[in-house]
Order: sequence, then C-alpha cells, then structure tokens
Amino acid sequence: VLFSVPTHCQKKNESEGVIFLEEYDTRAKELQNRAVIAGWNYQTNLTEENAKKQVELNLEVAKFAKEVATDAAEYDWENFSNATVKRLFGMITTLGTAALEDEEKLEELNNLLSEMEEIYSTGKACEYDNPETCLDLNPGLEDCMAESTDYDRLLFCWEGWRDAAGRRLGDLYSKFVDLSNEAVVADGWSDTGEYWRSWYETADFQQQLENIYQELQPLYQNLHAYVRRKLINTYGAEMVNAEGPIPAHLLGNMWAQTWGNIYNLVIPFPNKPSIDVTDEMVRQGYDALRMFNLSDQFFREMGQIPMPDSFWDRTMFVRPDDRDVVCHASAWDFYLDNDVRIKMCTKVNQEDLVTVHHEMGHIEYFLQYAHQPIPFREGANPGFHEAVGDLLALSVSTPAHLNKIGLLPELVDDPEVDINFLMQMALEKIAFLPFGYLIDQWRWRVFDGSITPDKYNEEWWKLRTQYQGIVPPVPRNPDKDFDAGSKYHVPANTPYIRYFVSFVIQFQFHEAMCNLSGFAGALHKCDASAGPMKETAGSKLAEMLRMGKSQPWPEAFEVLTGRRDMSASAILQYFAPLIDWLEKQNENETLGWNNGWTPPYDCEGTGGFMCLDGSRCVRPADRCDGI
Ligand SMILES: CC(=O)N[C@@H](CC(=O)O)C(=O)NC[C@H](CC1(C(=O)N[C@@H](Cc2ccc(O)cc2)C(=O)O)CCCC1)C(=O)O
Ligand SMILES: [Zn+2]
Repeated sequence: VLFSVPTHCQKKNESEGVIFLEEYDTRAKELQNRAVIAGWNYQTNLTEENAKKQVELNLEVAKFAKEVATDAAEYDWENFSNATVKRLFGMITTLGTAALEDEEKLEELNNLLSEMEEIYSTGKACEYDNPETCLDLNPGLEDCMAESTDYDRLLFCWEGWRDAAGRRLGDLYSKFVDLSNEAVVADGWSDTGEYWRSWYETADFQQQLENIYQELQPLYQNLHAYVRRKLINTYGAEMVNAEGPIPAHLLGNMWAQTWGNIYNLVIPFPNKPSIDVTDEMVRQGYDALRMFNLSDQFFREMGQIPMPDSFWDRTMFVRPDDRDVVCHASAWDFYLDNDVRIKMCTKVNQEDLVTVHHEMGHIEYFLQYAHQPIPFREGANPGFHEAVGDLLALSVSTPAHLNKIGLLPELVDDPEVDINFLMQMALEKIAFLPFGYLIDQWRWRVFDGSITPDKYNEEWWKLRTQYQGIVPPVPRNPDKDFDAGSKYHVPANTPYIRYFVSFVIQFQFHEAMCNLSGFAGALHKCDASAGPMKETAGSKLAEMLRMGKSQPWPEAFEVLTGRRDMSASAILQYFAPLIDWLEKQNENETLGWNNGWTPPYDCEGTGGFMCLDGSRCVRPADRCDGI
C-alpha cells in the first residue's frame, strides 16, 4: 500500500482570514449577548435556576472560544501584514480560563464563582441581643459604617460583615485559585495574575505602578496623619494612637477604601458654607431616576452619546423588595441593538451621585466602541474603562458646577472653602490609592503561590497595615477569618489594579479635557463643561473612546492627552494647594504608623465572651473550641 503522503497543511492566507473574522464576529456577538443576559438575570434575581443557566452559558462561551482558537490556528496570522487583522487573531487565540480542557473542572470553576457571588450578596449580620434582627451589607451595614461614630457599634458592623461573608468564603476561594491557575496554565500563562497583567500590554507595568505609588505616598501619609489626629479628637487617645495605624473601622467605610463619610469629622474649616450636597438632594426630593438623568444630561453636554431609550426601560435603579439581587453597582454591555444597562441599589446621596456617573461612564464607553469588532469592544486597558465616569464626575463635583445645577445654594470664592473641597476630594481619591494598589498585590501573590491559603489573612493584614496604615480593631482568627473575602471584587473575581490605574490617569484626562476646553483656572476648580471650547474636549474624548482596544493603550492615551505614559503629575497638581496646607497642619505630627500599636479591646463590651481559660474573646458565632 502506498504511503498516503500527508497533504502539506497549507496555512490559510490573509484574505481568508478576514472572512473568518467576519463570521466569528457575527457568531460571537450573538453568543455573548445570550451569556450577558444570563448573567444579568442571575444578578437581578439570585435563584438556583438562574445560577445554573448562567453557568451553562459560560460553559458554552468557553467551548466556542476553544473552537475558534483551534480554527484560527489554521491561518498563518503571525505573518499577516495588516496590523488590525493580526491583533484580532492574537486576541481570539488568547483563551484565559476558557482554556481549561476538563469540562467538569470548568463547570466546578463556574459553580464556585456563582456560589461565592451568592454568599457575598446574601450575607447578613444579626444583632447580638436579637438574632432575628439582621442587617444586609447594602444598605444596613454600609450605612452603619458611614453614619455611626460609636466605636463599639462600628465594631459590630465591621466584624459582623466579616463573620457573615469573609469567613464563609475562605475554602471556596482557595479551590477557585487552583482551578483558575490550572486553566490559564493551559493557555500558556504562569498563573492567573500574569494573564490579568497581560491586558495592559506594558512590559514593566508593575515597576511603573510602584514608581507612581512612591510618588503619591508622601501625600497619603500627610492625609493619614491629619485624619488620625482628627479621629483622636473624636475617639480619644487610647483608641487611636498618634504614631500608630488607625483602627480599620473608623474611616466611614466597610473597607476603609474611601473616607468621604468622615468628612464631617475632619473638615478643615467647619464654619464655611457646606459643599456636601446630600442634604440638598434629599430636600429637593431627588430620587434615583433624577440622579441618572442628571448624569445623562452632563454626558450630552460634553458631546457624548445619550442613553438609548432601552437603557431607561431595562436598567435596575433601586433595590427590589421581592427578590435577592447583587446590589453592588455595575454597568452591562449586551453587545446587540445598543442594549446597555446599569444595575444599582441607588441611595439618594452625593456618594451615589458620583457612582451613577461612574457607571454611566462604562455605558458611554460601550456605546462609543459598539462599531468595533467584538475583541476590540473593551477599554484601551481596564483602567480606561474605570476612568471615564470618574473623569466627568471631576467636573460635576466642583462647587461651581453643583451651584450651577442648583445643588449648592451658596457659592463663595474663598481659599478656605477651596481647602474644604480639596479635603473632601482627597478623602475619596487619595485615601483610595493604597487600597487600590494593595488588593492585587495580595491577589497576584495568591495566584503565583507565594501566599498560601494558611497565610491568606496574615498577609492580607500585613499589606493593609503597610500600605494603608490601618489595623484590625479586634484580633483576627488565623484559621477562620478571610477578610479579603469581605471585599466584593475578591469573591466576584473582578481584578482591581484597574482602579489604581484609573485614579492616576483620570487626572491626566481631566487636565487634558480642561486644557482642550479652554477652561482658565486651577485644575481643581475646572469644570470642563464651563470651558468655551467644551466641544473640542468632548470630541477628543469621544475619539479616544471610539478606539476601544483596537490599538495598544498608549495610542489611545495620546489622542486625548498628547502623552504615552501614566504619570502622577496631574493628580499631584490637582491637590497642590492641599499638600501645602496639610504639611503645615502636620508640623508636629509623626508621619507614618510603624510603632506596632494595636487597639485596646474590651471583649464583653463588644458582645463577645472570653473562653474559660481566658484565651481570647470569641463571638457568639464561635465557640471556645474544646475549652
Ligand atoms: C458587568 C460588570 O461587572 N461591569 C463592570 C464594568 C466593566 O467592566 O465594564 C462593573 O460595572 N463593575 C462594578 C464596579 C462597581 C463599583 C466598584 O466596585 N468600584 C470599586 C472601586 C472604586 C471605588 C470608588 C470609586 O469612586 C470608583 C471605583 C469599589 O467600590 O471597590 C461600585 C462603585 C463604583 C464602581 C465598577 O463599576 O467598576
Ligand atoms: Zn467601574
């Protein structure tokens, strides 16, 4: 029998490749649409049935991705001449976690994700003296952290949430880590963290981040020292140490990630007219819809695309009272028919007004790049996607703009009001920087194996103290506590460094928009919509957003800013007046927190009880194991 000489597998050529991509795009759009619908249905109605359907669709997407990657390998795409066609082939042959061959393991991976999402979204903390009365994270526990100034009440909410969510997620999370790593290794990555960092297409990405963080650290230390002094005035010197880390539950937020809610405790010039608009919003009878309309109005004014009619019909504006939902705000791209939606349990306050702009920023990006092929319908890098809404909110948040839209009755041009305003902005933007930086420092090391499950919590708190200068108000139980799991993005597996990148580049975008709009004045006073050439600024922004991920992010960055690199210069310029003021305020303060101080701790006072051998205070939820 003659040998059947294998026909030399002639790789397919570029013009065939273009046809392949067109067919891919049509199929991918339709499948993505069905998968996003399943995700939306689950998150807006957390039932077992919807969880199953979402997992099914995710598996179908992974299967399709594998098929496409196999077919794409028949094309000689690395040698194609057209850069866009090559870029598209490179993207569709990158599988990430979809590379996991074993169907059962891929199903387990997806089941773990929906189970962690459900545990996080339904966690409750119940009163020590009345276990029937329980608080959800949103609104109950978040409001507690935002409004209470009672040390022990804050401690109940802080620890209750970690008992309810974090503690129940530790084992699931470590299983998830192993499966996620096994999957991406099949795609040629060393671990999940390396795959996530590849989206930035920046060789020295981690070094660039560290350099920027070092530039910003002095400003954070000054803010920390100033706030610590004010918290000593509120809680006393034995509860807050003048040279130590701050107890983590006193910063007005469940994760101490932004400190805007303690503005009233730290306000530099209390006798000046208020710049906080929450009361005025409530007084004027604002509701969620009006907040969304305000944001849509501003995007139009800045020359962006109005929200489509379907957005108003399909968005979830407030928490429904008849079913369990994921309250954590999010923006959704359905990839077909301009179907874009926000899901948010909106509260009427200034913080949520900023969040509405943040979410609508995602929607704008979805709309601007909707004409791109599917793989390009992403942010130029994930930080861009997070920056769009915050960028416009920087203009909206100025006292001048809030006055213009009737939310700030009194507008005075007074350097002390300026400092009050910059303090309010620093409590959001500067306080956030170490938090935004540390989450994925921890997670990248969990993924690369240098933090093992038995060290999850110990390493978490080492980073929280090292970067944020905070310390847990009660001793952590190394075997049971998993405090990283109490932060949405960890069980939801949403990468986080994108927010640190966003908080840096949004100020570079703001500086560019202000210059392009012809606004004359200091950066922190700039409302780009007040600039005589606001259309120029708006169209440059739109031009950048329309590019999506069609080119490496420096190309898009350059369109708006004229630069090709991230830089702390803009955020430092924005806060310059506050930096000088803080340095004067802190003349007699110790900057930093490395004296090893830990908060005193009255076990019984916090509803716990000591074990018989006096070993440690335990919650009613725990038992004195075997003692
Ligand atoms: C389908 C889907 O998931 N879509 C993605 C978007 C996409 O990928 O297309 C999405 O909507 N993700 C949700 C997430 C929600 C928020 C968040 O989690 N913020 C961070 C960090 C932060 C903190 C302060 C701040 O001012 C800005 C950001 C936190 O709160 O820790 C909640 C409040 C604001 C944004 C988001 O919008 O980024
Ligand atoms: Zn976002």
